[in-house]
Formats: sequence, structure tokens, C-alpha cells
Amino acid sequence: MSLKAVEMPHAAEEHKRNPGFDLDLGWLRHVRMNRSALERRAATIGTRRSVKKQWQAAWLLHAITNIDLTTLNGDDSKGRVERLCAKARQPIRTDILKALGVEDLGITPGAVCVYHNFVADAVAALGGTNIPVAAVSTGFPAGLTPLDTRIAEIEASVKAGAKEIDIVIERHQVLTQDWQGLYDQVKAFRAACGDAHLKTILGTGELATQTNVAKASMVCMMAGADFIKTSTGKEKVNADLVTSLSMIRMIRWFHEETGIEIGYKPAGGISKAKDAITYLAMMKDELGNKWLSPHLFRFGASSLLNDIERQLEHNVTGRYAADYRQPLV
Ligand SMILES: O=C[C@H](O)COP(=O)(O)O
Repeated sequence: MSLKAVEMPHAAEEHKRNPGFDLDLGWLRHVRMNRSALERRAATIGTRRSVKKQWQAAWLLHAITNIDLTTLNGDDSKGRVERLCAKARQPIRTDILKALGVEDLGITPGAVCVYHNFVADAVAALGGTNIPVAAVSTGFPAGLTPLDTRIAEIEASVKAGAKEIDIVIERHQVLTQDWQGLYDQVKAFRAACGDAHLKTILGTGELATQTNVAKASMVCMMAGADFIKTSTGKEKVNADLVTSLSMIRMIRWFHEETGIEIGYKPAGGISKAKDAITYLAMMKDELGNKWLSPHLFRFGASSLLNDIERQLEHNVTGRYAADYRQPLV
């Protein structure tokens, strides 16, 4: 990958959106995940492929374009959201970009992700850029408010300017194998999104088995999800490579069966530049270069950008800055 390869569009013009399909329980019966096999494969991802120093900056700059720069805290405020948006406009210090020779690339994150209440503030703060605002809009993080309330929340977020909606599924529907119930809800959420893209958060750390994770992924894609996403960041166990393999293999299968490309978003606990490279290597190995693009791959992360900036500074100066030099918000 060359540094110029980070110059990627926010949304590929030719990308065909998932129109949604009928729920096919026959497909689901064939879904089985073998945790040991997934663990063996996951253990090789960070080791088989090493990124040499001169390419690390290119991978890290690329990773920025995949970040949904996120703040989802109980003490979020307009001021914090505005500071996050300022960081999205200028994710890396100009002196670092200049030293890397990429100051003209206009590298920005995939989106800024906030609670519904801050969508309008984020849209205003990002005015004049092409950075979309993503909203978590369905009773995040539990997803257990009344259905009509959740649907109204999606509609309100879209009206406020959100271009992407991250919904949470009801985990008990997976645990009780209520696939019809899950399908119907996700389909209703997709309808409420209109032109906004729908990311379905599975809460994988609460789904008990990898087979459940895989089946839930499949049902969400059948119902019209544009992205499948691991976690809210609030579960005890959030994104990891084993779960990622279960989900992206379902994306591959769905693509083989339907020709539709679904995006993947691991979220929660991804805070190290090194881990970002491992995830990108996994996407490249399992799904191909196309799935490195921000319209098919995002990290849900609140602090990953800090570490990427720190590593890029190290790349150009040979020294590590103290953590506080790259505060996010
Ligand atoms: O969707 C994004 C997550 O909530 C972010 O989680 P994080 O704060 O662990 O990076």
C-alpha cells in the first residue's frame, strides 16, 4: 500500500445498497461456527503478516479513514461533541502530515458517532466537510425501549441530519432463537432509516455462542443491514478477532449468495494502532482489498485516533509524545 492509496472516497459511488431479502430459515440451519477453529485462525492473523516500518504510516493513515470517531458517554455535552468534530476535521497535526508528505490528501475519519441528542450539534460542527454523522438511535446500549420509541428515535436522528444509524438488536431474540422477531425489527429499523445507512449492533459479548453471532449476523443482513457491528462498547466483552471472523465469514457467504457487499464494524476496546493494522490485515485476507474501504469497513472507537497520531509522530520524529499531547476531547 502506498501513501497515496489512502486517498479513498467516503462512499463508493458504485456501491449497491443491500435491498434486504426474505427471511430464509433454511440458510440459518446450515450456519455452524467452530470456536476452536476460529481461535486457531485468529491467532495467526497478527503474526503471519508483518507490516514493515515504511508501510506502517500508510496503513495507519488509511485506518483513520475507517474510524467512526465516537463519543458515547453519560457525561457527553455539546462542547465535547464540538471538540470531537474539530478533531475529525483535522485528525492529525499538520506538522506530522507535512513530514509524511500527505498534507494534501484531506484524510478524515469515516464518520463521527454520537447519541441522538447531539446529532444536530455534530452536523453543524462538521458543516462544509463530507464527514457523515452517525447516531446510535434505538435506546442504546440495551435497545429495550418500546419499539415505537426506537423507531421514532431513528426518524428524529435522520431528520436532524444523521446519515448513518447504529441500532442495537434485542439480544434475547437471539438467545431464544426468535429469528422472525429479530428480522421484523431490523426490517422496521431499515425502513425508518430511509436513505441513511443502517448498522446493526449485535452486542456479541452477550450472545453466548459464535453460532448465535453468525446466525444473528445473517438475519440482520437478510433484513437489510448495510453494516453489521459487534458491540456497543458497553458489554463486558466487546470486539475481538474470533467474533470478527464469525461475522465476516457470514458477510462473505451473504456476498456469494446475493452479490451484495455488507460492511463490517468492530467496536469497543479497539484503542491501539497495532490492533488497527491487525484488523485491516484480517479484512484484506478474509474479504479482499475492497473491504478496506471506509464504505465497507469501520472501527467504532473513541481513543484509537490518539494512538494512531502518537505512532505517526513517532514515525516522523523517532520519539513518542506523552499521551496528553494528543487529547481527543
Ligand atoms: O461504537 C463505539 C464504541 O462505543 C467505542 O468504544 P470505545 O470507547 O471502547 O472505543
